[in-house]
Amino acid sequence: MKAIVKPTNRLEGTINALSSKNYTTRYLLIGALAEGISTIYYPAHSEDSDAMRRCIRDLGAIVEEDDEKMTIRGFGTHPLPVKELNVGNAGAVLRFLMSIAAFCPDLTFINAYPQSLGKRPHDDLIVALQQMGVEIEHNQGKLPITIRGGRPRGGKIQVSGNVSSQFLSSLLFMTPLLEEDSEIEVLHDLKSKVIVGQTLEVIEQAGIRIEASADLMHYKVPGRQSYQPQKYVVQGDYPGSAAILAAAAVTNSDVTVLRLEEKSKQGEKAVVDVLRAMGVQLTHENGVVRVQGNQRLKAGEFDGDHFTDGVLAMVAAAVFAEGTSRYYNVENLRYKECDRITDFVTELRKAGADVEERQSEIIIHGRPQGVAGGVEINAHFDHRVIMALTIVGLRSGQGLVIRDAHHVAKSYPHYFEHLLSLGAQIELVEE
Ligand SMILES: O=C(O)C1=C[C@@H](OP(=O)(O)O)[C@@H](O)[C@H](O)C1
Ligand SMILES: C=C(OP(=O)(O)O)C(=O)O
Repeated sequence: MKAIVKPTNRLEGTINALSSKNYTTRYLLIGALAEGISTIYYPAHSEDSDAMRRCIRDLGAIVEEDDEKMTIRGFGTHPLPVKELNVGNAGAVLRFLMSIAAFCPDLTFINAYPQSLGKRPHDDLIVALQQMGVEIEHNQGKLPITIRGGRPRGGKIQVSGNVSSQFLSSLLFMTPLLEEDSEIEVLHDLKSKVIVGQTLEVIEQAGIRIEASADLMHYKVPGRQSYQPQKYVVQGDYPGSAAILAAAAVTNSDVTVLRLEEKSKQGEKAVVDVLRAMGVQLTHENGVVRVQGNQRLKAGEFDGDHFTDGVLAMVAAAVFAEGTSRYYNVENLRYKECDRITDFVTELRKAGADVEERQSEIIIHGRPQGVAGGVEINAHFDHRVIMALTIVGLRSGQGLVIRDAHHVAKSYPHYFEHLLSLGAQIELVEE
């Protein structure tokens, strides 16, 4: 599908935030790891959350659903000895399940997206699992990956946090189930640290005890624990909503997004403060964000690691700000669905933006007068690139054509529908 995004002066209306992808994948996983029936209210429906649902079903969980909820009868520490799993293009699903695969005799994660997930590195988790006695065959740290587990050992485990927090989260989900107690030490830096808070939150909701150091670099994990089946309610998704809020910020608008809890542990809730710092008129009360955009934005400098999945949407807004903006500490954007620095900057430049890249930074010289547009954009298989370039297209002279825009469904299948309901001029054409 291609999205033809046309210049749009005004956005107006109210939408319900989509349900959080990251909470949904976590609740599905811990539901599968519990013996008994867990219930998840308002789960996300996206390619990534569907991938987790499909994989836990393949591994033996019984999942039923209606309009409002899913119930899961888990398999505990006894997944079926399946031979193959397809995680689609979902990094978190792959990484979380690589540790669970250590309970299976011989499981291969296939390479279904060679041009996206197939290029992403998983070495740090592979090395950690090998320390636990798990045998792993891999393609230089990339898919396909075969895990020959059986009885993984706890004890002292070291994992690098330099590339992704998902490796640590994966070990935190799995180690409480081991016979031995474990001590996990994070080596180097821990990127996307805030998201580890979501992992610890859901693990605790399922009755598991983990002692974490204040800096989240050391963990004591007692073994022989079991996940309790529980009822979970999925909150609204800040990373996806960040794109709607940014679209409202670059247009003349009066847009309200519901279901965005102020007390959420999602790091991307920081986008509300980023937009405020950029001079956008907005309020955030009782789970409701209201943006009244007037197209005027100020540049700013932000540590993007605190809101990793919201950075691209904020950069898109900064394209129209007065002055030069800088997003720093974002090197790990290079290891996502595409290289979210080089590939993203390339597409922004095509659209007419004045942007520069550094190894771990994106620098934006704002153009309050708008950008030219009138070109075709390559989505690079990346939902967040698609969302961000759509925002830019709304304030371009001649619009933008975004190829392969269906990949938006990785996290936010209703993105275009939501923007259309707010009055965005977008045409969706099957290719
Ligand atoms: O734990 C998670 O669910 C996620 C962690 C983050 O990845 P990194 O830790 O690789 O930055 C984030 O970008 C991703 O969308 C989801
Ligand atoms: C990077 C993302 O997801 P994942 O790492 O799970 O593929 C994302 O949702 O932006």
